[in-house]
Amino acid sequence: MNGVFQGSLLDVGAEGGPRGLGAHVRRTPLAHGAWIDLRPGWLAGADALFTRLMADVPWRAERRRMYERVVDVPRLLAFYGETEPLPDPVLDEARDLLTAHYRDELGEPFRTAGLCLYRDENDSVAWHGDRIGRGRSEDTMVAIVSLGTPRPLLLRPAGGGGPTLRYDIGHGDLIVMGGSCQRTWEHAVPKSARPLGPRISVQFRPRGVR
Ligand SMILES: O=C(O)CCC(=O)C(=O)O
Ligand SMILES: [Fe+2]
Repeated sequence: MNGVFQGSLLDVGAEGGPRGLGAHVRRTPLAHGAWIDLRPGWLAGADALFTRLMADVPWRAERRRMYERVVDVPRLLAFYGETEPLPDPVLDEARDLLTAHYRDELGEPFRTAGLCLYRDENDSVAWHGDRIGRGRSEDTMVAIVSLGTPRPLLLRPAGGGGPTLRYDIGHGDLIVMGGSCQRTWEHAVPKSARPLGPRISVQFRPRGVR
């Protein structure tokens, strides 16, 4: 693992946990019924949470078949199903606040948490929508909390056409992909040519969305 994330000095000694959502969330409508909500600086105490998750989460390397070959997935993973305890109480708090904020619009709670660890600039996620489950056919939401080194989250309309949008998601920031985003848009976190420290992404999803 290359590099150490330099935490923010302002965060030292901060009470850990999510701040308010409410009026701090900024929505951007995208084409085709998709939207993005942004809440920069959502998590206080993000340095301490980053350190705990690095140490406590049983990060797994995965291999997946790509055409004829089996290749390493270029990031480490952990998945917490709806009956499994989350690895940190701050994540329970974050999930419950997201549910409280979005419940009327989403119609159901956030239930699962997927974690990715991008160890350095060579880790990435290729263009995809979260379409293994209901995201393939239904509007839904995927809420992502980012910790550690900022990385761009890129979005483009599925099937081409239209410019690629770039969101620079930093330490403690929240981004929510909503509406038809998983089926009408694709997202990616590209590799970088510059050396980068580690980033952790926590994705909260409703039941049956993967
Ligand atoms: O790293 C991120 O924030 C995005 C991860 C992602 O798209 C996924 O796990 O489906
Ligand atoms: Fe995704």
